[in-house]
Amino acid sequence: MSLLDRIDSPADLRRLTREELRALPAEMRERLIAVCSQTGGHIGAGLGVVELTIALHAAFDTPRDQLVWDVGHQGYPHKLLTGRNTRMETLRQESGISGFLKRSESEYDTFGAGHAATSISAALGIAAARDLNGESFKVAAIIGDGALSCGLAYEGLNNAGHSERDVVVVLNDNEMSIAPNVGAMHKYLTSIQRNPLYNRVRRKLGEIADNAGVAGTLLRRWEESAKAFFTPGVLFEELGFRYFGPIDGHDVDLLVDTFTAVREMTGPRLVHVVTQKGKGFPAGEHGEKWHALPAGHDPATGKQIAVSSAGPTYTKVFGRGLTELGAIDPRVVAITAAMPSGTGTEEFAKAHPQRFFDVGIAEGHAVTFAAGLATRGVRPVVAIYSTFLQRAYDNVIHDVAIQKLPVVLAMDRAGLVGEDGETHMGLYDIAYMLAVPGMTVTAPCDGRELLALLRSATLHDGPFCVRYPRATVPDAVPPTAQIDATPYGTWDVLRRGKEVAVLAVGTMVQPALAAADTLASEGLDVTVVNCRFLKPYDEVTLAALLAEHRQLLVVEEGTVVNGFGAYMANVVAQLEPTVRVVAHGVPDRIIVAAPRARQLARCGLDAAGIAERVRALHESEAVAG
Ligand SMILES: Cc1ncc(C[n+]2csc(CCOP(=O)(O)OP(=O)(O)O)c2C)c(N)n1
Ligand SMILES: CC(=O)[C@@H](O)[C@H](O)COP(=O)(O)O
Ligand SMILES: [Mg+2]
Repeated sequence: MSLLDRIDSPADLRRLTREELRALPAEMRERLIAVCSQTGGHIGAGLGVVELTIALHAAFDTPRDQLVWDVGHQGYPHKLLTGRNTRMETLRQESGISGFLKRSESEYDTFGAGHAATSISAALGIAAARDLNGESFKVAAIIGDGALSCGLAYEGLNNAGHSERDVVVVLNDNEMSIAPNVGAMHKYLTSIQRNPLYNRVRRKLGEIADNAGVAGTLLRRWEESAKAFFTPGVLFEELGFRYFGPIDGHDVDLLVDTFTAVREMTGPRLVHVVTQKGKGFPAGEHGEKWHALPAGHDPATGKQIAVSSAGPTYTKVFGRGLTELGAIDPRVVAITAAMPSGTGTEEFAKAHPQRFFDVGIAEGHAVTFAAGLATRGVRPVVAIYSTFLQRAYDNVIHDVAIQKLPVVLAMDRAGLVGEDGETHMGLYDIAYMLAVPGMTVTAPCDGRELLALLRSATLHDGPFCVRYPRATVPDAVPPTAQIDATPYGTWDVLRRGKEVAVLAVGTMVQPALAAADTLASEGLDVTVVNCRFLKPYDEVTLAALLAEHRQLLVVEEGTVVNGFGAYMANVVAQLEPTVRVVAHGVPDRIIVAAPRARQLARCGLDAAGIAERVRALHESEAVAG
């Protein structure tokens, strides 16, 4: 029986000998690499924290002690040790175990996440509740160096350091975000890693003081002030943390001993652990390459086995189009919040390095930084996933919209996102953007229209957002120079019928047309409109539709609550109250991991679901009429 098979819970792990603990990482890596080659997922981060995870569960009394993992994408080894080893094949699958950590999945998952930098705040909250309740246990937040580029992390550190509460922060420093990490803090951490002198001097001072009797007291005082010069983590010390490190994050003995000692202490302390992202991946330890891999890849090379024949993704089309636009219009700059590959902006970075900004995992800052640029005639395009832009909502309103600044928000992964599940759903941007005064809200129906809207966006004198999905484009896309801007505020009537009019948004245009074909074969003639501008809407086209139809079905890949359907219902109620408007979007519930196509079908957002909804609407009107 393998060591891993003997571990049902961390209590079993704590019964292993040191020798066995040292042998365990190899088994865990082998298992993770095999599982992920089938399921896909965030392999790199987990491979980097195998020893760290073993040591934390060995030294802390989990689940009584609370481990709060940041983001949760590095949580696969934690799953292996906390009773989920036999279910790993279901990772990221529908009804399987999550690709992140979830309170509902395990008592060892103390705080769910998916977005970066929540761990310190959450851990401090847990520690404060413990103290209020008079309980006794330890709390540790495990946060990556990339997540330390988030403002939220500093809010947590600031509060924790001042609180003097018993809380541990483990900084997992692999010098990587998804891409290589950026920023001044990254530079600082790297300088600590590269300067072992810091550590040696401090250790020596401590030893001298310990052996020097009364004189030692003076030496200790001197040590305190010298610390400012010699302590590697002086910044953290000044914030109120006792700093330990940097320590080798792949040395099981050192990690277990350090955490065992640190656990016994009190007050805020920070352990700086240096790890290698992707450690042990057979094709080499290249952090970014193995951040996440698709399902069905070769475990030896990381390459996808069955290569899809589908067209390029919207992301790819956007990246290429933005790069071409950058060549046409020198005012255009691109901004990413730590996701150059995910947003496709890496292509722009190569072509126009002076006009490319990776600001770290700092979505709020990215938007306000863009607003600053826009005050000086620059045309910033901020490319952020819809879900992560939620972090920047105040910046969108306060810094961009109120000042009517021409900032373009390119919202990738808008809609249902598949296997990443509930934390990454881009379902709220239509609702939250429609609520912003002066914001132009758009959604393309294909790749060509994405680039046409991008052109409109950079020509428009005010805030402008464009949302597009985690999907491939339906047709080939010509170069940007051959694509005209979409006329501002217009819709496109794609099919004319007498009965229901379907107002389709973005990704819903193709299935609405397919539904119209099916319905036509049943003798039901519907109109299909591509509502590429959600706000402002096309007043002329809407007036014509209201003159010819008694029922409008608004179809959108976003929450049905306060979405475009609700918006249109309100508009039509003012203009023509006798016309019925029905909103058809994602229902008001949490959508969990599954393939995107299945999520769409479950929500009735495929051709069959749309046809069904049109039939029901038509029949209800026939009964009423
Ligand atoms: C608010 C937010 N923005 C962006 C992301 C996308 N994202 C996921 S992991 C990651 C990098 C995190 O780096 P780090 O914290 O160092 O963890 P590592 O992957 O290196 O272990 C990013 C940018 C996110 N999860 N949350
Ligand atoms: C962990 C995280 O937040 C990202 O890695 C995210 O999972 C990327 O999603 P995509 O796969 O859609 O780029
Ligand atoms: Mg990192």
